[in-house]
Amino acid sequence: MSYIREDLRYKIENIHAREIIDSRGNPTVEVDVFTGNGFGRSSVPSGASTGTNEALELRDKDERYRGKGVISAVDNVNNTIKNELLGMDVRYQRQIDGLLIDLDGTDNKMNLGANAILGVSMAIAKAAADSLNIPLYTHLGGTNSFNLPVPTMNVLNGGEHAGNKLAIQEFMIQPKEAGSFTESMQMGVETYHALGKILESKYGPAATNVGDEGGYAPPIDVTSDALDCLVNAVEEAGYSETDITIGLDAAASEFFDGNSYSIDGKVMDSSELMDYYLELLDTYPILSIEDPFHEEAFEDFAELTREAWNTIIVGDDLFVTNVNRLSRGIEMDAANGLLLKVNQIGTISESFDAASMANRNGYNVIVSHRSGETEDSIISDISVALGADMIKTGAPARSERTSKYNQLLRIEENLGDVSRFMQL
Ligand SMILES: C=C(OP(=O)(O)O)C(=O)O
Ligand SMILES: [Mg+2]
Repeated sequence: MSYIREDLRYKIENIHAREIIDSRGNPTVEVDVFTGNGFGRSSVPSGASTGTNEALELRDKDERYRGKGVISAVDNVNNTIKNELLGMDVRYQRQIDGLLIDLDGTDNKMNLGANAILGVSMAIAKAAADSLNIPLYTHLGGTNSFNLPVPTMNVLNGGEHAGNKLAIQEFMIQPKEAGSFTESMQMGVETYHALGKILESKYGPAATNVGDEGGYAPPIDVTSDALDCLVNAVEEAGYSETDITIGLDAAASEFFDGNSYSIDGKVMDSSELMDYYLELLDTYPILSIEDPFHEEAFEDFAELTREAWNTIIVGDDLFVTNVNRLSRGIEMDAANGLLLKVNQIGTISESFDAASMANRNGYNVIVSHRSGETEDSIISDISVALGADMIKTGAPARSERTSKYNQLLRIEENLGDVSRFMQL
């Protein structure tokens, strides 16, 4: 760092973490970073259908720490991390992230907690952008930050995110044939409202109650009934099957019991489930399927990727935004899409490493929220900085979701003529 003159404007003067609540009413970590010339605040999301191999979210009441005198994620920021980082220059994201990784010293960030580390990593990025007086997406992505991702909007919730019997967790619409992100959002909200009317007329007024990510959570039991409603909603809104495609997140680890999968009232082995997906792909305009098999089923993922060659097969619990798992997947041709969740790995730099590896190997990158969210919209800036193909951040309703979509509307406005809407 010696080749740049020390500059008090970028020096970390203080770091402070506190506990706040997330969209499910659970505690989470918020971090403030103060420099001589700026300020950054960021808060950490939390999953429900979490992958076994994700970095560890340190919880005060975590069984693994009982009796070991472990302090909370908030205390770890306010003591250990703060003491180490005071006086550093916020422009050095990668050096700071490296220091946080070393300070923790474990593969899954269990000492300090990935939630403590990520809160700091994200707040550092925001403090740097503020101190430099440039947009966050420009700070993170430089001259290449001008692509707006296609939104993949979870308009109908099942699995762990809803109280209905649908095994598949997320039914998403992807308004991809739009001239801009703004137009794409309009297509998405029109379809979301049309879907609400269809569900209400078919299943009664309670069918428009919503799940964890703001999508409707109707009392539907069978996948094809949910997909029929989505197809009808796209038509009702005045769009075609190529204008708006469908994305699924099966989150299949959640309906796998170690031997077989339970879906639509049937028990299937992996080859039956494979045939089931191929039939769905024949019948519906599905562009992407995330986590179609359980989180260790690399071989089954690879077979589906071969069979469904024009479908985006996305690894979420499979890859957990971890370059080691992603490189294993790349070697096996296990997928062609990476779901990128910053809190699965715990720092901005490591998330960017996963995105670079995915890009170099022709994978689509889909930046994603978690089912438990805060009002923080950093993933929107990250999606533009990475030139991500899609952003997945729930329904176009409920403020912890719309904060992300609205930030992308602002970014598109800010970029003006040089902005480009991603072509899938
Ligand atoms: C967003 C998701 O859900 P969660 O945050 O519960 O893992 C997902 O599985 O992609
Ligand atoms: Mg998922």
